[in-house]
Amino acid sequence: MTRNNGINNSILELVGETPLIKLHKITKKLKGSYFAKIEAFNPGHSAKDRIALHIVNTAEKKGILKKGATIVETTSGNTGFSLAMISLVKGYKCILAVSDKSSQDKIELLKTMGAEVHVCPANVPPEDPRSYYEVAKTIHKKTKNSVYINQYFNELNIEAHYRTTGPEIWKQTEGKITHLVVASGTGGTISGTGKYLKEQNPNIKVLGVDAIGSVLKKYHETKELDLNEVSPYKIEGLGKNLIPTATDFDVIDVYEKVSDKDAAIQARETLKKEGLFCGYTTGAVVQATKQYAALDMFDENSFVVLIFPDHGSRYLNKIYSNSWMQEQGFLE
Ligand SMILES: Cc1ncc(COP(=O)(O)O)c(C=O)c1O
Repeated sequence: MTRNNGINNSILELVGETPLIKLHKITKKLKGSYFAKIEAFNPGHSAKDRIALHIVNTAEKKGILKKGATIVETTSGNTGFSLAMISLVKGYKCILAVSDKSSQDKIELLKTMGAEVHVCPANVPPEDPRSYYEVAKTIHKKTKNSVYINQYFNELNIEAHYRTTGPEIWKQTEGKITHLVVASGTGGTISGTGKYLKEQNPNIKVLGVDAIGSVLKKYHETKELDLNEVSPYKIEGLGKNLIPTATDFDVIDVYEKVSDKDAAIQARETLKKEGLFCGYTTGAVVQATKQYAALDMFDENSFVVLIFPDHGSRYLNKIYSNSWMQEQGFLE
């Protein structure tokens, strides 16, 4: 999408074309240069605008989404916000199955955006009828004229980033990028962006970020789903307890896992040191970058792009609340 500096026809024309900003203080001690792709500049304040718009537009083109239709999705919040926004503009009904790990602010926000929200337990297996996957499937089956976005298993999720985020970064860095660091949830961002960039220059390293308590890193290394890896964690939108087909593991060179505490502290540090007010997974990406640097992944010539997935306003009662941080034992 090319940004129009004159009059835009709707807010949806402002999806994508997010800025790349040089990091100074937070990465000062690391070898190389570091740049953040700020996805909070999307109108829905996260990278999920890109996939939501691409999937809805494609469904319209294919004639699957008809007038008065209902959009159904499972979401940790951000995709829900994007879909709710798009539904308001385009006149669809939006029903969302949300994990109870999502912050109360996010849930209230979705309701304010006109969505019908079903809150489901996070710590049950995906095949459990109470899981948000199963709840969404059931709603889709029961609702006539409905479309299930299915971001974890929809190849259009990868395609959206392949067509937008990847080319944007290539252009913004004038092809100088050597490493890409990306949080992996559905895997759409890392797979689509990484695939595009590696097609331009196969030497670019795609570095994944996973959560302690998620199965992705182990699966990438062994090609086996090890449920012993699964444990509860706080970071929303990072890692998984299943293997999403929206992740192309071949594009990813390596994963690092980060802890809830380190990610929370780094998000707060990124705000303090760079003035960038971003979400919990941004802290995870910064923390993972530091872990990769400690593993000697970078040198003086490294040109590292970090994707910062969403805005900090959604985490005021979590990582940006001193009392929440204290309750978690994250503040010394
Ligand atoms: C805040 C946040 N960060 C990162 C991600 C991961 O992006 P992806 O699903 O493209 O892997 C998500 C996805 O749910 C998210 O909501």
